[in-house]
Amino acid sequence: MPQHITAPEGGRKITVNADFSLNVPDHPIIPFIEGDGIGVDVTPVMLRVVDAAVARCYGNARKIHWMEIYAGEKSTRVYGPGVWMPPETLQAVKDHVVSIKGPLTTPVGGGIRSLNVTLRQELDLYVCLRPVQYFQGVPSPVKEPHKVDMVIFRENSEDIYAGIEYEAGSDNAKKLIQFLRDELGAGKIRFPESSGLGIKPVSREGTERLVRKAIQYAIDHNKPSVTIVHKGNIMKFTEGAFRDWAYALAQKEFGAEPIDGGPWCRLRHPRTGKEILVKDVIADAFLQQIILRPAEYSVIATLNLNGDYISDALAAQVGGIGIAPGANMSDSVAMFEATHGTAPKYAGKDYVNPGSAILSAEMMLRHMGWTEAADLILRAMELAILSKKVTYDFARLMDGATQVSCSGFGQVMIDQMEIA
Ligand SMILES: NC(=O)C1=CN([C@@H]2O[C@H](COP(=O)(O)OP(=O)(O)OC[C@H]3O[C@@H](n4cnc5c(N)ncnc54)[C@H](OP(=O)(O)O)[C@@H]3O)[C@@H](O)[C@H]2O)C=CC1
Ligand SMILES: O=C(O)CCC(=O)C(=O)O
Ligand SMILES: [Mg+2]
Repeated sequence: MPQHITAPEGGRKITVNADFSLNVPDHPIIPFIEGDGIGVDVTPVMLRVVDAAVARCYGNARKIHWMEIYAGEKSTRVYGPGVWMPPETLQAVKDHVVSIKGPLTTPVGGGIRSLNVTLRQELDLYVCLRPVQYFQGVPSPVKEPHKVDMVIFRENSEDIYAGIEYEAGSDNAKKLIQFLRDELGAGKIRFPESSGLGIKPVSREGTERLVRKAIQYAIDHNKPSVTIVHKGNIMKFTEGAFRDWAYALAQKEFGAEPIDGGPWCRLRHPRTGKEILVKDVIADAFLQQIILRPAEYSVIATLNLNGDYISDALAAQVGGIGIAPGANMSDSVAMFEATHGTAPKYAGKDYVNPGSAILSAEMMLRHMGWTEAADLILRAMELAILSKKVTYDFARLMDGATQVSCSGFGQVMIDQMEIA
């Protein structure tokens, strides 16, 4: 029996076929988590914009039945102190296949571990998919932001996010340091008495399933290249192995052939015969090259921490994390969420850009096959930005802009749907 989740009347669950395709009823139930901080601002605006787009495209024939589920601070208010992630929330995300969430707070240092990471790990949402595209008219710190057109595939289940960490001075840290020194000959821990330790698991299976999705995406969307981003010169057996396993998979499963003896390789698009280049770049060099020569990069496959950094850095080039959407996906379950966090200083002020949450919902609609509604949202976003009625983040950099609130921007988008 659900404790605090109420299934909306008249809605039906989305289901998954054996080949992982979706059966989407015309009246699907979609769970949403409002989110902490600015979640209270952006999530209601996102719901309103999506409802307006769906109504405009399909009339009464289709409607999303939203079902609120809880995590984070709101969960502790609804379920009681200490209940940050109720089991029925995880179950609902799994059972309903497609869902969307607002940002959740993670304290720095002590306190609870990331609830965002918990959701990804508990549901094995191993792909973090973050497309980065430029909307005409958006203020950008770079000269040619329209050249940024990348899709990040961030490994979402491993790496330093596995949460295997030991606090400096704790018994476990002491034990592990002793083991590393005595059993494994690790003599280079500079200050053993005061070191905290973190462990970074990176597996072949985890790498292969992520890279497989990235290459398949390049094929399905006719992209020219897949770039593996890693720090394998320093972390040889985690990030270096990620690179090697990625190239091996491209050759083994997609027939890629080494260029001039490798490691770069090329595969042929199975239908068009066009070349798709598979290459790699060390992460620090990559961060400067995406600013200097963004047109050289298309699909990016990378590890969890690199992907986190790259997401925000690339978002900045096309206007910031106010319009940076994303999804966390397994083969069957997909949970959509903005790239940004809870931006606590703006919480509850109806101030921030709801664009990331709305564009995450656009990705969700496209994933469901509701392409018309997704297209309408994109068009309304473009028109809203061109009308220069924008939230503070764009207004502060845009000549002649009228600053509107978070809900005000949602309304501008809905108004633009009339003429889109
Ligand atoms: N998936 C998730 O749920 C995520 C959660 N978090 C969590 O969020 C909390 C806060 O993290 P923090 O590092 O401050 O990062 P945030 O992404 O929350 O905010 C950083 C800055 O980004 C800008 N920003 C963020 N959202 C928007 C928006 N919608 N519109 C316009 N500008 C925006 C603001 O810039 P400015 O000050 O210039 O106006 C803000 O101060 C932490 O607890 C963190 O763990 C972080 C990332 C993802
Ligand atoms: O879990 C968090 O609090 C931060 C996550 C994050 O920054 C991200 O997923 O981009
Ligand atoms: Mg991040």
